[in-house]
Amino acid sequence: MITLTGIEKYFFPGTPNEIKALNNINLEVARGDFITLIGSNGAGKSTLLKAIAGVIPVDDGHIIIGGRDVTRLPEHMRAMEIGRIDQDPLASTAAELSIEENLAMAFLRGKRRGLTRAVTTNRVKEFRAALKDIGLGLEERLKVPVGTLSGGQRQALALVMATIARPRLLLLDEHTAALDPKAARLVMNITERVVNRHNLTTLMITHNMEQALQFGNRLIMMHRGRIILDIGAEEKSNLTVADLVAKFSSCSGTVFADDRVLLA
Ligand SMILES: Nc1ncnc2c1ncn2[C@@H]1O[C@H](COP(=O)(O)OP(=O)(O)OP(=O)(O)O)[C@@H](O)[C@H]1O
Repeated sequence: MITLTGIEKYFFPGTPNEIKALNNINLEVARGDFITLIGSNGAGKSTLLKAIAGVIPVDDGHIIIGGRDVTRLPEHMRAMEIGRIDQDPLASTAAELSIEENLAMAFLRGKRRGLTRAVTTNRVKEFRAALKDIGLGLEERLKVPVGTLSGGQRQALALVMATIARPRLLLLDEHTAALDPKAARLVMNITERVVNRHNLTTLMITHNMEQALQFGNRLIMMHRGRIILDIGAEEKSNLTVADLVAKFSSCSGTVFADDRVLLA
């Protein structure tokens, strides 16, 4: 489904401040994989997701999505294939637009049509069904401005928005990190439901090691621009957070350092 070969990304190349954010990343992601991505501070996790989405260009290597080499394609030309959510609920949805307008906007992502034509009766039915599925009652509030929703409700809506056009790939960059623990749990449960229902291939960055172990069928750990650990469902299901921290130390040769990491 996705193949990354030899991905390299530098910031400030050729200067004393040069940073090699991605260092020879090679990764095969199968259709339906739900990968949790953890790592030390500045390991390159966000840069990797941004490179896949085309938000930043890479300096070397190839990115193949669904058999197509998208390495040189700009972000908007990958948008139909990829749903993305970052950690900020304010950024992932448009506050002044209604729930249905936000969904219409998401539905038309990457297509050349006006917003007014987007909210047709059939689409509204589809939006209602997708919202009903996440169980927050938002399907009864289609005309409500999104700015009046809570952070958790906005991230749940962002999930529906990111998946309404059935992307090949879902990229989640700490999408529950800005929420209180209860809302974070709710949004994670909704995430799992949406991913399973549509069999979405998913990459999710998290600072919560429990979350990284609990969700998905594969776990990847990064350190200094490299993938240092890649474990499958069976091994993952037998690991504890302490095991994971110990594995990090043995693979990286350093103590796990992440000032935001949640060990439990
Ligand atoms: N736009 C940018 N300009 C310059 N340097 C950047 C930029 N984005 C990231 N970096 C640097 O690249 C490295 C990787 O950053 P990245 O944000 O991908 O790490 P991360 O694993 O997501 O980190 P964290 O978990 O701390 O958010 C870091 O050293 C960071 O400072």
